Amino acid sequence: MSYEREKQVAIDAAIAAAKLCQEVRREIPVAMEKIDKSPVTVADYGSQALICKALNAAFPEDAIVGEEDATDLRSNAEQLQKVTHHVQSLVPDATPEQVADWIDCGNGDVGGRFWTLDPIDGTKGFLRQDQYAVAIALIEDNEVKVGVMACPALKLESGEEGALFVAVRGEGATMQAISGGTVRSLQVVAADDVENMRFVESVEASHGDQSRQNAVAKAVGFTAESRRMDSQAKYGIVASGQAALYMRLPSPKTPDYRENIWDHAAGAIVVEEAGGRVTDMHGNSLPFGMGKKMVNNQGIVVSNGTIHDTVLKALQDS
Ligand SMILES: Nc1ncnc2c1ncn2[C@@H]1O[C@H](COP(=O)(O)OS(=O)(=O)O)[C@@H](OP(=O)(O)O)[C@H]1O
Ligand SMILES: [Mg+2]
Ligand SMILES: [Mg+2]
Ligand SMILES: [Mg+2]
Repeated sequence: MSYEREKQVAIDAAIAAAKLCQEVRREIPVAMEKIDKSPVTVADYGSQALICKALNAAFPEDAIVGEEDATDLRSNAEQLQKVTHHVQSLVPDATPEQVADWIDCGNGDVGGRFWTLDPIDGTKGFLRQDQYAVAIALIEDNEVKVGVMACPALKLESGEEGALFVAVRGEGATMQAISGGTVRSLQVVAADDVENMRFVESVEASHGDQSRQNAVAKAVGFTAESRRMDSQAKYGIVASGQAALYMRLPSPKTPDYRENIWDHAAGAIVVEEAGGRVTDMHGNSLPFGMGKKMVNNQGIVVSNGTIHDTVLKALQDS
């Protein structure tokens, strides 16, 4: 089946959301705290509102599973007003009530055909003025079919800032500037490309196990220092051949943490369609349609494919 319309709606939504996020970031955003103590900003809420509104209008039958919900916002009129103000830059007649309702369109359930979205992946990076991503994915029959990822702060080869990654199952992966222009098809690092045999990992030490990640990379034969980067932009770096590996191993401080589908779905299809491979740390494929959290999987290994089994073996031995 063709996903042309799904792809275009997701691209337009991601670009609109990226604009809102950049606008908020120019004003030095402040973080609010969620129940789990993680940060959320008016941009996370505004981005989710815009994306849910667009997906729901185009595909009213599809459920949407988003990271945020509007419960806290509904009891904080001042914050809701701020979010609405930013949404109005793109939807001039939006009301606070509508904005909260759009955000809550993302409270859908997984199963069958549904969308998952992370309005800002790497909120800590967003707050630090580093990398972040707006990530949207369509899932059907447990598999990601379409993935769109806007990385507003990622530099392209041309020096321009703002990259858009797009993948459709069976049709390959592409990258272009968010502002438009040439669409380049993506290919992971070739087996003999020694220069790009480096790996990427998270900035936040608490989101992984950096000492084990570095030990495994060394065992596999990587000699270069890792590149540390926030958000699913790391998948874009692997898909575009700027690194051969992204490792995310469970942090010893949070061994019970399980990954959310919206933190990986869009990035995973972009890498797979660029010729790479994505599994958990035991080599199992990621079940994107079973639940919001992938409860039976731990650790994420993303590679150019050729080195994948070697990495899994080194991990087992580590
Ligand atoms: N303990 C732990 N282990 C693993 N992952 C965690 C953990 N805590 C949070 N998160 C999730 O990490 C998401 C951001 O991942 P990043 O790779 O961007 O991390 S980092 O910002 O570079 O540190 C971040 O996504 P956002 O909340 O969308 O930013 C979280 O879902
Ligand atoms: Mg978050
Ligand atoms: Mg995230
Ligand atoms: Mg997020």
